[in-house]
Amino acid sequence: MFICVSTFYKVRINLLYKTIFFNVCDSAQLGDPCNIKSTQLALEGRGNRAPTNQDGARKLGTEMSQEREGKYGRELDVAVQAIQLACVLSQRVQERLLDNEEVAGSKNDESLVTVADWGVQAVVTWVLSQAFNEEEIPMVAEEDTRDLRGMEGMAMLRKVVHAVNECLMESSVMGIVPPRQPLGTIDVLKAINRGTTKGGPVGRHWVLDPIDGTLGFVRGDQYAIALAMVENGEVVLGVLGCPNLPLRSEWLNYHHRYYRVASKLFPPSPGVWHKGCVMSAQRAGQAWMQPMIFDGTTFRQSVAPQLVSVSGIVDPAQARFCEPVEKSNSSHSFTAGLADTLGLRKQPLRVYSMAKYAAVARGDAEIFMKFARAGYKEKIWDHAAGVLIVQEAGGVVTDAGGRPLDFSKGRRLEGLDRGIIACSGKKLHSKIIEAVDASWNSSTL
Ligand SMILES: Nc1ncnc2c1ncn2[C@@H]1O[C@H](COP(=O)(O)O)[C@@H](OP(=O)(O)O)[C@H]1O
Ligand SMILES: [Mg+2]
Repeated sequence: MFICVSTFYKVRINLLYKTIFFNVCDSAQLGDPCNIKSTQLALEGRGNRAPTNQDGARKLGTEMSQEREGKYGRELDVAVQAIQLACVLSQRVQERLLDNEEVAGSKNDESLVTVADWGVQAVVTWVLSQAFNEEEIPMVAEEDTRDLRGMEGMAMLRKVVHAVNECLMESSVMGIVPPRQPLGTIDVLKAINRGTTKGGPVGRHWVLDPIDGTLGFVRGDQYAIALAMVENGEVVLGVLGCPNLPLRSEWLNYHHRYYRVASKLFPPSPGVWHKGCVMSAQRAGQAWMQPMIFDGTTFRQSVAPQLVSVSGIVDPAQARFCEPVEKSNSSHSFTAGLADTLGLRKQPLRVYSMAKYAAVARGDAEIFMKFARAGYKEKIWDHAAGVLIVQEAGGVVTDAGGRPLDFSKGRRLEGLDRGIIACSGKKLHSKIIEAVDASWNSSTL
């Protein structure tokens, strides 16, 4: 009893300390919290207003879409717009879930699902179809409409259609022309169903995880919206929307709930970019980061994306590794053994979703490792965008045998050797591969 009470107070005091710390940091110059090359971080005096007219709103999107060059520049622009818009939907749904105005459902396979999983898939597919004038955008995506059928699915479907239309009506803020009239139920179902493409080694297709880390999403923690384009089996473009990713990496140690409490108690100065980003990259290009246009309550003006790069740390004692929160998704005991062998002294950062790839790409952590149980087949939408962003930020991503991940085999990452290792540099990476080889046979995996 005494232990429980004292632990409770310790947590409270810790939280209070963090809260004060957060407030002090935020009211100060933001500096360079995450290895961003350009330093235009604070957005004070730059909007923070709800758009009042469509012309003004369109201008925001136009500025945003003038940034990219390169072979996939146009596709990247559209993909970033689609993700910015999808993040409006997801942030609203997450707030409703946390305020108990909405509840998560479960799919036939008993995995969690929310209005946002289907809603984001519909919104992103709709935006891509409009931009590229293609009725049938080839899309490999996580969701389908099976669980929206029949009487059981009807209530959820109604909510999805509502969320999609609510979101699309605001699309002009992102420079996207909204639909002339609200989408009907059939339009929404069709948009979601486009995600059933098989993928494979030939031609172009998009790859989407509408809400990656659904468990984190439902718990009010980290999640990501991940969109990639695969051309002839290679990922050539990737965009990751991470609405809750704090700009200060030390906050990744805590559940986002604390961050929400802290920022409610001591709201950061208006317009200051303190959390949420969209990261993007194209092959043979660079990796970029920009703030969310919608920060959960207000829209702000878009700013030019900034280059990001991986950390330069090579000493394992200084390096930080991240891994899934759920030990059922990746063996914590195996990575703890590896950390010991490698001399990684820092506590692992346990983060939901592909936000872990974002953390490595922008230098918050040096390593991301995932070792799923034997027999689990990784899906391409859980990795495509994140892998490219880490690579273009200067990092290395392979399976545990040191081979590149193969996105050419359809919806799953076939032939994956043991696990996935994303790393800021080759030296750390090869040390990890050696350590995996040395300890694999004695592991229970
Ligand atoms: N048993 C398992 N082993 C490994 N990964 C799993 C898993 N079950 C689900 N996943 C994947 O892990 C993702 C979450 O990653 P993380 O654990 O890093 O937050 C899930 O994405 P979704 O939430 O999109 O379904 C899902 O694809
Ligand atoms: Mg996922």
